[in-house]
Amino acid sequence: MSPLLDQITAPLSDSALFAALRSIKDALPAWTTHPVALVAWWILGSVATIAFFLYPFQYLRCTFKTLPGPPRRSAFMGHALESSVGVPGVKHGQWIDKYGKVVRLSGLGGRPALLTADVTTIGYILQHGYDFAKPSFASNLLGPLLGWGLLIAEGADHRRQRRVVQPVFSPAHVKLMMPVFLNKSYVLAKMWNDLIDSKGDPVKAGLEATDFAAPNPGTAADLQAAGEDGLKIDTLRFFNRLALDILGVAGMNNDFDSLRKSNNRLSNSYNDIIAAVHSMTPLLMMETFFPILRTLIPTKRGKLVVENVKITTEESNKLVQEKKKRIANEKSGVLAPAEMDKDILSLLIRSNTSAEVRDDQRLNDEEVLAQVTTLLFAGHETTSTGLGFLVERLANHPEVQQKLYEEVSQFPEEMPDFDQLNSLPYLDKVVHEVLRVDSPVMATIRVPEKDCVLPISKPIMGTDGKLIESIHVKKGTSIYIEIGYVNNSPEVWGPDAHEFNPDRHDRPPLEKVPGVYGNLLSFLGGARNCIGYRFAVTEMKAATFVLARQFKFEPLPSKPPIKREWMVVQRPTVETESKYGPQMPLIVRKRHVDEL
Ligand code: HEM
Repeated sequence: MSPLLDQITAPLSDSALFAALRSIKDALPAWTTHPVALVAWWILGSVATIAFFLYPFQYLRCTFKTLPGPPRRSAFMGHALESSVGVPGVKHGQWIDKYGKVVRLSGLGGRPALLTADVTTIGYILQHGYDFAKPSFASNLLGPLLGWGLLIAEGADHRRQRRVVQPVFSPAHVKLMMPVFLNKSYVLAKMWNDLIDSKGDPVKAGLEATDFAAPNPGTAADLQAAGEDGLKIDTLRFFNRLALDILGVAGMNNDFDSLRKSNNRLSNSYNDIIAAVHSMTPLLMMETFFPILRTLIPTKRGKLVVENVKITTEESNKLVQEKKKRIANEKSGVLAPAEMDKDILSLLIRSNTSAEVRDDQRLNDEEVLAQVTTLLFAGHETTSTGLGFLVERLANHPEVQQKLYEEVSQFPEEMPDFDQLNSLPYLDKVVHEVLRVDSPVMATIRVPEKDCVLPISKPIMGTDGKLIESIHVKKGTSIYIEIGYVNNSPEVWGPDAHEFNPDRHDRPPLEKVPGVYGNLLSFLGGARNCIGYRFAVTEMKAATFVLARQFKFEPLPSKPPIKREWMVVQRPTVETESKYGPQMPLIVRKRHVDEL
């Protein structure tokens, strides 16, 4: 026991109550009764008590009490627990089906919250992007890891950063990145070929990184089905590294080569930071609401994150300084235009120093650094998960896979340019359809900066029998935007909206969706849409082009139960193998030349 606790409790030490408390305490880990932890518990307890007593007040101040919504189960947690448990978006979808496109909820401490899949309401929020901020817990979680880059900057700061970063993702610049997307995809294809030839033995396949074999090689039925020219492969593991390597080269002209090697200092640190964001623990959850806990309760995980952030900051800072020197040389004519770097970081520094940007609008070094980490974070897991869902859909829809194979295998070039890649209509429809049905980001949250009135597409019957024509919302109310629900809505895509059918994109949708890409909300819309959406779509198309020409994807006969978990991005895991983290295991089979 801590000496402080001993002194406080000494006078009580004979009582039965104290004996009972002592036995409970002895069963707890030592750190939980450390004086610092006691202070933290006291703060948490006080906050919980205040929130509990404020609950009736919170409810009374709600300006949309008559809006239908599910009954409140917990005074303190509101609907927060129910919302986050289970398959991403399912609970919210059920509530929308039952109560309508805009639903009344309550958040932590009973604070009123809204859930919406109404395209009029969402359109309004996205069009007035700067009147609706991201919730503070998002910046509490991501700020210390990524720096204050585009993903979490707000208001004037965001507008200024966006103005500098936007030109970097123009179609002309994404075109320049095509060779990177294709070359890295060919590296992956070679690895799969070598692994299949060596029956899954990474050493025999000549791979330096040995953690590539699927965590479990598969059942007897899987092995038999794989045969001589196939192998059970956890495709997601490869897509994660593919996306990271692409971002390394396209992002900063730095080849992490994490596909082939496992000892790159910078890529390992980025990976650990990303893993830290994705492995949400109860303490981490509390830290996002009460950042002070990070200092009060030091953890091993926290220490590791601090070390990794130090490494990424140091390494990225070196890169930024090198790039700045090179760009100064370009401007002074020492470097010829052909020698100019075309990676995102160089483009960003050029954009930041261009005469078109006013001095007071330029990003400082810290902000430039924050963009680099932000782009790696925002562009990594999202795209790799999208590719994981894509091969899963191909495996389960052989007719789609065959049609795609016919298109990509008949293309005469191995290295199509940007325009050629975009001229393949079926590839376009497949990628579009995967991003619709399996949107990697299923929902987001916005919080109005001032009281506002939200429009709705049609009046809603209130619980008091009166029609609601619009919704008055107080500053600070959390509004959940249901990206996945809107993407799969029969009102937008017809009665078969939940089915995977690339050909649906031959006909116009029934309703307009306020998204930046393809009548979908997958990349959101408005001032804070996904700045990397062209990059992501082109990368997914390039990887699919390369892989679908050389391999066939098949489901495993053992049918491992794949479930989706929600941690910023929805990620597939095998239910019975959750200890291995996200996976998308499939049989990957080599295509034969005469297969058409
Ligand atoms: C399939 C892949 C991707 C999906 C589904 C996706 C989706 C999204 C979504 C939904 C948002 C809005 C989040 C919010 O405001 O709550 C977003 C923002 C963002 N994305 Fe992506 N993204 C993808 C790939 C990328 C890539 C490849 C990059 C960069 C290389 C990127 C960079 C960003 C950045 C910087 C933001 C913040 C933009 C801002 O607030 O101004 N994303 N993304």
